Amino acid sequence: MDIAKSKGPDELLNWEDIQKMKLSWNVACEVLRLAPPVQGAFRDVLTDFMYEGFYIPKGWKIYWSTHSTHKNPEYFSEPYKFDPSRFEGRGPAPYTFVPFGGGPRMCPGKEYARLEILVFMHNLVKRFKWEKLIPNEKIVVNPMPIPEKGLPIQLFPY
Ligand code: HEM
Repeated sequence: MDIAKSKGPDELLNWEDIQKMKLSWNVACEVLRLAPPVQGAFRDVLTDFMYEGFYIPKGWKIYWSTHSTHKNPEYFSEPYKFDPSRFEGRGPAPYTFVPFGGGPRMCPGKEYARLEILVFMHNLVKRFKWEKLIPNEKIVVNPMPIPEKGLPIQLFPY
């Protein structure tokens, strides 16, 4: 809200504002942790290797899971609790928070997605209060998690 208050009615966000929106991004990251849009992805195994006592041979197709990594209590205490403060300071250990994947095939749209999410959050919070019309709307995975009825809300302009 500090940034929203510092702006005139039609004044747009600039790059410095976006860099300051750390709390908003921590909130967005916690949402991406709890409900990652991409559930995981496949990889071809290029060389034989051992993992947790299992032999994984070259040529296998394996799947890395965003969802199960994000819910692992070894990396995220009380993994089902919504807690944006997890992302303060140094944040989660490398390769434990992977909504955009990791390594050389990591999502190239990550920074663009961050920009879009923050601009959307800013404009929504600044201009409206809202109420969900279906309080406990079911989430369906198809293949991305989305509210079953499209999240109808009522907007109340300030
Ligand atoms: C919240 C939004 C987004 C999420 C959660 C997301 C997530 C992901 C994930 C998990 C991957 C697979 C990474 C891997 O295999 O290691 C991926 C790949 C990719 N994403 Fe995104 N993405 C998002 C937005 C975008 C946007 C906005 C664009 C383009 C403007 C984009 C373009 C791509 C492309 C081209 C790939 C394939 C990269 C490759 O295989 O080398 N994504 N994304």
